[in-house]
Amino acid sequence: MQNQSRRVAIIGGQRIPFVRSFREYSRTTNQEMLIATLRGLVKKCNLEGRMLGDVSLGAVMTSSIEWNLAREVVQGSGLDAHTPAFNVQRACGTSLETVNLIALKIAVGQIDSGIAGGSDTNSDLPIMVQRALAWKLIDINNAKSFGERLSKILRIRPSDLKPAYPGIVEPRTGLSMGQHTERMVKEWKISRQEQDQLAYESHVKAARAYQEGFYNDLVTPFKNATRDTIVRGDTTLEKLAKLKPVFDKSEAGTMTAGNSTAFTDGASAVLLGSEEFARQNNLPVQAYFKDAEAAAVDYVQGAGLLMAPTIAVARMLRRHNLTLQDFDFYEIHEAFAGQVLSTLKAWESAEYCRKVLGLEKALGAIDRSKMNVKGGSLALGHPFGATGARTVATLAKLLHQKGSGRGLISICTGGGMGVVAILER
Ligand SMILES: CC(=O)SCCNC(=O)CCNC(=O)[C@H](O)C(C)(C)COP(=O)(O)OP(=O)(O)OC[C@H]1O[C@@H](n2cnc3c(N)ncnc32)[C@H](O)[C@@H]1OP(=O)(O)O
Repeated sequence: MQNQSRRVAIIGGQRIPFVRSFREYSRTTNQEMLIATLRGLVKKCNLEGRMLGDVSLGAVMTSSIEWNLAREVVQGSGLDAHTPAFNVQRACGTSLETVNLIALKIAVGQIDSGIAGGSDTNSDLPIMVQRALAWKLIDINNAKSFGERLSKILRIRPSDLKPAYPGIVEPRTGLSMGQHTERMVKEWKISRQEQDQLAYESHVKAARAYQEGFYNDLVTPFKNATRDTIVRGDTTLEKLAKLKPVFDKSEAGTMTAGNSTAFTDGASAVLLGSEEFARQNNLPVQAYFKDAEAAAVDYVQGAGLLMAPTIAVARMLRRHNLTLQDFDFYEIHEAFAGQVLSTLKAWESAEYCRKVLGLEKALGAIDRSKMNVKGGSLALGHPFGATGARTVATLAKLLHQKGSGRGLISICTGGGMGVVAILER
């Protein structure tokens, strides 16, 4: 951030276990998951009854019934009820954007402290009625007589009763995120083996992180969910190789349930503050928020749907005069193994960097041993609105453990956007 008046401290994160959809949290709402998460964070940081400057939360698949989600969550969180809150939605970049907004408010001195976070549940989708039925119901309600009402009721057709709910499909192309990514992996010539290898490594790293105790600090208020359930310590490349392609079912298809994220339910949040706030409250600073950037691609005209982080990262590096190699950690959201690999290949391509990013040469390769070192979304799961805060919390913890350094976060989103950020210590 340029002209930043003060540094923004990341004090710590909290999340509930991320679980496969339609299982442990199948009767749990976004609001309940977020309340549980914030309660955990509030307790961990001794903030019970305290008023914070602001709270920003969001979910992608949220119901209009939860129109004031963030404020409702704050009221159930144990914070002072005078703490304000607001909702944000930027698809899978939602909670990285909430972190950005809270950080900006702290940086310019509007607030001293705040919580950012998000959640999502595919088990509790906002199921609505078809528009046609909604309009007929309004007409019935406005009918002036019993006869008129009856005639309007009789206009309801069985097809009107089909439920309507959001899907993982881009409305402007009619293709799912997976189908779009199949196009990207074909364009970038990413093999099935490369994708399975990346997925395998994500599970191995996450399982190792569990053994090391890195994820021992999850808050587990729901008795039936005590740990992340998607990570598989027993995955092998042979098992992954046997899975059938799901988005392009022909022989050319390379994307499977093993190298794509599973539908996931979960929530996460991060506490941010000025250095003064951290000091006054005896809260150790894990890392500092340096900057964030968002970009978008015109996927309707043929750009790769999930390639926008390549643009956002290039802009942010230029602003700070950094190279892609100037990082100790890379937290790259693994929506699909093929999308991560397409992004890495694009940064390595002189032609792409010249034509799309306007650079003289390629950004180059990253040291893959520094990428998603505690596992990524393929192994940990991807509750859309929660992934950003999970990556911020993970990276802040890694920088804290290391004692110094810099980390890059890169998240691709539906609608062809990318949200990225730099943390440092
Ligand atoms: C910006 C963004 O983030 S975009 C991303 C947004 N998210 C998405 O688009 C979600 C993408 N994911 C999906 O659509 C679905 O999860 C799918 C289609 C990939 C898979 O769905 P399902 O077939 O229901 O997956 P399911 O979990 O049942 O797995 C299928 C099989 O693969 C197996 N499998 C999955 N992962 C692994 C693994 N790592 N190792 C071994 N086996 C595995 C399962 O055990 C299961 O086997 P079984 O049928 O013998 O029980």
